[in-house]
Amino acid sequence: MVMENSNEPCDFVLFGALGDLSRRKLLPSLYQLEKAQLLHPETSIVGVARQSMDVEAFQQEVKKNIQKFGEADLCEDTWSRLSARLDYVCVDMKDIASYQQFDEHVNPDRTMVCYLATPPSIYGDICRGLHSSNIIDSSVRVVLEKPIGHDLESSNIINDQVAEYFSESQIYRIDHYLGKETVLNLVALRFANSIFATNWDHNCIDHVQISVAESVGIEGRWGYFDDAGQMRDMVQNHLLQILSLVAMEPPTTLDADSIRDEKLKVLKALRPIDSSNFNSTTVRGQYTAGFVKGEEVPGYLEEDDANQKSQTETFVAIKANIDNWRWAGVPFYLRTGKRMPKKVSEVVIYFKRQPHNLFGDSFQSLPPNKLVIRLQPDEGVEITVMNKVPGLTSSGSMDLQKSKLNLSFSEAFSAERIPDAYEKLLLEVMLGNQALFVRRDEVEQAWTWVDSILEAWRGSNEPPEPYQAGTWGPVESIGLLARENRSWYESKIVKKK
Ligand SMILES: NC(=O)C1=CN([C@@H]2O[C@H](COP(=O)(O)OP(=O)(O)OC[C@H]3O[C@@H](n4cnc5c(N)ncnc54)[C@H](OP(=O)(O)O)[C@@H]3O)[C@@H](O)[C@H]2O)C=CC1
Ligand SMILES: O=C1O[C@H](COP(=O)(O)O)[C@@H](O)[C@H](O)[C@H]1O
Repeated sequence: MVMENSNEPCDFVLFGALGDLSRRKLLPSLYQLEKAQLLHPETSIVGVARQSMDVEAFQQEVKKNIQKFGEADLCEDTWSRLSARLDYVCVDMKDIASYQQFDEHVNPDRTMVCYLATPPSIYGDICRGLHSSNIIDSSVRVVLEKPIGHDLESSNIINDQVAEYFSESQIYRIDHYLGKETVLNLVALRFANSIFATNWDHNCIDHVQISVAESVGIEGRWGYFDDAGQMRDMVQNHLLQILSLVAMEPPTTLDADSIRDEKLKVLKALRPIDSSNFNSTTVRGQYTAGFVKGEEVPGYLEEDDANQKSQTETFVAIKANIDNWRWAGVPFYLRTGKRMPKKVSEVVIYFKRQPHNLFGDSFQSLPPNKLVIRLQPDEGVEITVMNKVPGLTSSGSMDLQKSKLNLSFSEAFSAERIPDAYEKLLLEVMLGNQALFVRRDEVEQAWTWVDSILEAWRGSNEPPEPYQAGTWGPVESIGLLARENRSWYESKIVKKK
């Protein structure tokens, strides 16, 4: 968040440059950075993959993918500047000998950023290969994609492999939710506004809901997803990062370690969920065939390449407790799933009810104020408040009505295009700012908490609860809140005119 380093030229080396993430997200983001003139004029972009092709063919491949996944109508000027930066090296990343070729493609006098958009299982091979060709010095930065490992043990193995060659200050672990403007805004909202800063604890807040609903299924990624499940794919990283930002104490400054220290404390304070309490605190589900946005979609077990016996969860709901002073007695309900009715991510803060109702019959009990932070889409912030309905009544009573104070980012900041999370994160790596990247101890703590739940699920031998695609998950998820007289916030996305 603090830009300490100025933008300097670098060699941005993209390992796995022809993979899904590179094609859909990273290359279109580099294009947007070029368009906004945020890349240093001398920065080069070196694609690395095992397919043999020359630079011209790589340029065509990049162009095609930017048009398909980024901007169909390419700006020719931007493209000609971006394509002039592109270079390509064909490497079998497991073959140490092939790393010698890098000499010709990178400049040892400049910062090198190695973005590993590959399966984490080969991060160690890549680091070893780079080391063997004497490329690594203290100025080299390495970017690791998530999820790192499958559990704490495997994540430690991968982190140890990388740590053999890179110090923690050189490692940038991506959680792309930390690059989303609205997630960043959580910090601004909490610490730049006294009305929230002073009301952000168990005295004023009843409970918190964090929902990340996706309408997509697994998008042809059965091999990866079935091994991971929604818990490893979304909760271990994105949801726990959002929860940490919502719950952390004020950091001393906005520098990387101040923020990460505070997030880590939250993760450490999460009450463990294990075989003794998982039944009352977690729900897992798996989608069956149904309709999403009016279209018929297959069930999880009918997806291409599916293993009919899979018990992998595509939906998770959790009641989490943070055992510290600030959050004593305030549950954090987390919910995320594939094939839900719409894509919507929200944090909803439910404030405590008023202790006494002065206003008689117009409301049996006054509804609580809610702060709804819309992370995506229709990014914005909304507060529900009670207002007097203007006008006279024969009895002289005061009629109340629930109203909303709504700040929509697209209306309030209409000139600004909201950048994709990867644009922000790529820029931050180039600037050498680690604040929006996850430190190793955070990853370990998140795995510790998640592993214990996964172990409890495994031990129970129960299959996930079915839910029809296009619904908000299994009914048990409603029960998780209903038994405490609460209910999930029903998001209403306002259609843009
Ligand atoms: N795709 C997504 O939406 C997301 C992905 N991620 C993470 O990003 C990373 C990449 O994922 P994704 O792009 O989906 O994966 P892909 O399998 O689509 O891409 C991986 C790339 O690495 C290359 N590769 C693998 N092994 C070797 C090797 N030995 N030598 C040379 N190249 C190799 C592949 O080449 P080849 O094509 O020849 O096999 C491919 O280009 C993963 O860590 C994933 O967890 C994180 C969030 C979202
Ligand atoms: O990391 C991942 O995130 C996406 C959801 O990201 P979003 O920015 O579209 O909200 C998810 O679909 C994918 O399975 C997961 O690996």
